[in-house]
Amino acid sequence: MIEVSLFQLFVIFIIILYIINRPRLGKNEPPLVPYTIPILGHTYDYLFNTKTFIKKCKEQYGECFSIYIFGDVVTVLSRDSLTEVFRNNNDFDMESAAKETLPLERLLPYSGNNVPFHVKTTREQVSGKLDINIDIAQKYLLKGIEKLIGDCNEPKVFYKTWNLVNFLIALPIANILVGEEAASHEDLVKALGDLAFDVGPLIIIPPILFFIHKKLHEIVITLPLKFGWNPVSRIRNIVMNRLRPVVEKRLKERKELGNYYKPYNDLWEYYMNLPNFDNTKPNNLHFHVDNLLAITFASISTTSRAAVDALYDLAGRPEVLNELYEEALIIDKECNGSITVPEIQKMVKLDSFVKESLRHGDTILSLPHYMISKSYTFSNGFRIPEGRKIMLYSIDMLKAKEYFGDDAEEFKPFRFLNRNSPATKVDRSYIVFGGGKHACPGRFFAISETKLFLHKIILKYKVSTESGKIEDKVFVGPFTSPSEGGLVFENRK
Ligand code: HEM
Repeated sequence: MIEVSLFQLFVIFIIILYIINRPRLGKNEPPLVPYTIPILGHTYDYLFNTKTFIKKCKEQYGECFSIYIFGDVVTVLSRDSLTEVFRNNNDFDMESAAKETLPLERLLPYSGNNVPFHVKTTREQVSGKLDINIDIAQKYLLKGIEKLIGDCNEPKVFYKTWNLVNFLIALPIANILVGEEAASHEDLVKALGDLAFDVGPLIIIPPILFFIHKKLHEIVITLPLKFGWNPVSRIRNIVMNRLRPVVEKRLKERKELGNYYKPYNDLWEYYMNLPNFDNTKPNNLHFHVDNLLAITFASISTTSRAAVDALYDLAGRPEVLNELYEEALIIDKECNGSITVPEIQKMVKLDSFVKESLRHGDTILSLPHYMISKSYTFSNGFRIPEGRKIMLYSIDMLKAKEYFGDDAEEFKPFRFLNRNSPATKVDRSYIVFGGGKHACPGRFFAISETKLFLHKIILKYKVSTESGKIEDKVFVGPFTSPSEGGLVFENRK
């Protein structure tokens, strides 16, 4: 009888894996960057040397090339071919690629992730009601800043400032989403603010199991859910507890006041008006709360990231801070400290600064999509087959000399001043909000809140980096995270 050792079994397994996963390229495909280690391919360089590796690939192979990572061929697109992804949304699908690493519909099982619904509510209720929402944002940003940063007669140093800024940004958003009564509870605001931080780490877990099978990673990261552990459960419970009495109160008011009922101005009121809102039905409240959590996920950490990056960018550049302080003072005087949408539009230097800060977000590869048509041929002649994953070489586009000039690599705070190029304007090169039909519908609110936040901070404090230098972002594979260095706040007066 032949005995087979564990080692032999392992070797057989590796050989099978090699044969199954061996990249097979069709005709006219973008070039596959050669690699030396079978199975592993470019995975190591992709994880630990992303910036230099991808840059070199582009220099050698052009704007459209493929790499072999986690047992799969992934096509990296830049410049013109990148733009084609936004223009051809019937051929490229982001949702299917995003849920491989962040299965939101499993984390929010009561509602799934109904993107068209969130796009509509963001357009109509968040960005579409900017006047009302900016009023709310102003009130709660001031409260939050007073409470969390407060009096800095003696300079105060904050570390890992993203957490602080995230709570400050979450406070107005919570008020806009669930109204003042529910958002007066700190545990609810904190829970909404925590959501992306609690589930976000799933995105950066390297999908090692992709080497064996694509589905395996999703099965393993969602395994705890099957045993009842869901990072969202804690958050959902807090939100449900705070919203239940609000629902009862509003339903009672509606009954008693009839036509005299004055609707609240929050997204929850909108949900309560939907024909499918019926809190007497089992899990109906869960359904609407999961919808609320989906929009929370899209809105808070993204906006706080923009705000904290801009704050670090500002703190490292005292001369820019002074110039923005002058602009802020003039606007503040004109409106007596009560900012409305027209004043936010007048903050043109700040707008350019925020846009430049977003341009320097430095994410290397972003927005993975699957190509879902039979095949797709780019204008440059390269063809990719159905099921091919693509990634956008975003840092390359955002630092392209063709679009941003010879000094594209530099941080020029007032680069966009007098150029009719506000921070919300999506075009072929400024892709921080994506592009085409799916471009972020929340950007009008996000930019306004970020500007308002910075405006209030600039008026109140001198902010500097503890190191006295411009702080660099932290690279995590193809992603970045804000610096964790100390930020010093000191009262202006
Ligand atoms: C600075 C803050 C933000 C950034 C950088 C950002 C970025 C993005 C990006 C890159 C996309 C994908 C676009 C594409 O597929 O082409 C997106 C989509 C989306 N964002 Fe934002 N976002 C921000 C704030 C917000 C806010 C505040 C909301 C809601 C209140 C929001 C709601 C959405 C929704 C609903 C989508 C899905 C759009 C679709 O698939 O059609 N975002 N965002």
